Amino acid sequence: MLESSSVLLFIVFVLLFILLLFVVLIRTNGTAALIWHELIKEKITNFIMNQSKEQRILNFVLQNAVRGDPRSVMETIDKYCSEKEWAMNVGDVKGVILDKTVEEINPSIALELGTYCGYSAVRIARLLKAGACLLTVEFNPEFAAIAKQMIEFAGVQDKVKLLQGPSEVIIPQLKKKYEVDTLDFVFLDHWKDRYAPDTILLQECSLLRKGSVLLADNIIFPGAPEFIKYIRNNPRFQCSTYPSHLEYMKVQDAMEKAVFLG
Ligand SMILES: C[S@@+](CC[C@H](N)C(=O)[O-])C[C@H]1O[C@@H](n2cnc3c(N)ncnc32)[C@H](O)[C@@H]1O
Repeated sequence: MLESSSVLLFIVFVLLFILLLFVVLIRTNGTAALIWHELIKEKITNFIMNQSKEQRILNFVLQNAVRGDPRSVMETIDKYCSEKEWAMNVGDVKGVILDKTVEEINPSIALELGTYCGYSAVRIARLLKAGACLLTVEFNPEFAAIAKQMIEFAGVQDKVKLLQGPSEVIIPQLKKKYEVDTLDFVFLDHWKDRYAPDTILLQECSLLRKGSVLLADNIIFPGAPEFIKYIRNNPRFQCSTYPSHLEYMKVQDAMEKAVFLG
């Protein structure tokens, strides 16, 4: 009897230890955290609620943020994603690096690759001067529809043009179809394997001018090694790195700023 209760106690102890290890792992290891949040927790919640995470984020904003107040929209998204469900917005910490870069450049025309729910589009648009414009590119129609509502709710729709489609298709159309001469600022935040080819495409399409600034998110996690190798070894770009951490997590990350020298 004593022996079987000791075995049971041992099993409970081992299970608790495994659970503790799992919790520590998903808080400190980016890959483990993404597997848990994006592949397990999110799919189960979607199934139970019959609704996507992005729709839940939008609903939370519609119910809790102040219409027409971009800061309130950003803070409400940050609250949801830090307390309830992780999501791939640039977030409040790296968002400050983004803000400072936009304020420093004071762009007339900016491009964002990767809109998702519109968090960073709202963040950038609220800082734009009168008459300035942000073009933001998203290829997922569901995310684009959510972002459109988010941008309108934040009241920045006059400064944002949402272009739905893949970056590799949209970039070559920017001059003729969207009347862009050159871009003052580009925020790269789409799939990481597109950072390098799209940077090359921007140059091939003559969309960069001397002084155009690129800011790339997630250069450590998930990482964009091909882009980093390309940009840091290119005499046409002057690079600087801003260490930070992954949105809403204690996982190391950084942003790369690259000034086009012409
Ligand atoms: C990290 S999220 C963007 C987050 C957003 N910038 C923010 O901070 O709120 C990346 C988004 O890029 C989109 N995406 C990925 N590759 C793309 C491509 N080649 N063209 C257009 N959109 C793309 C994905 O669908 C996803 O919504």
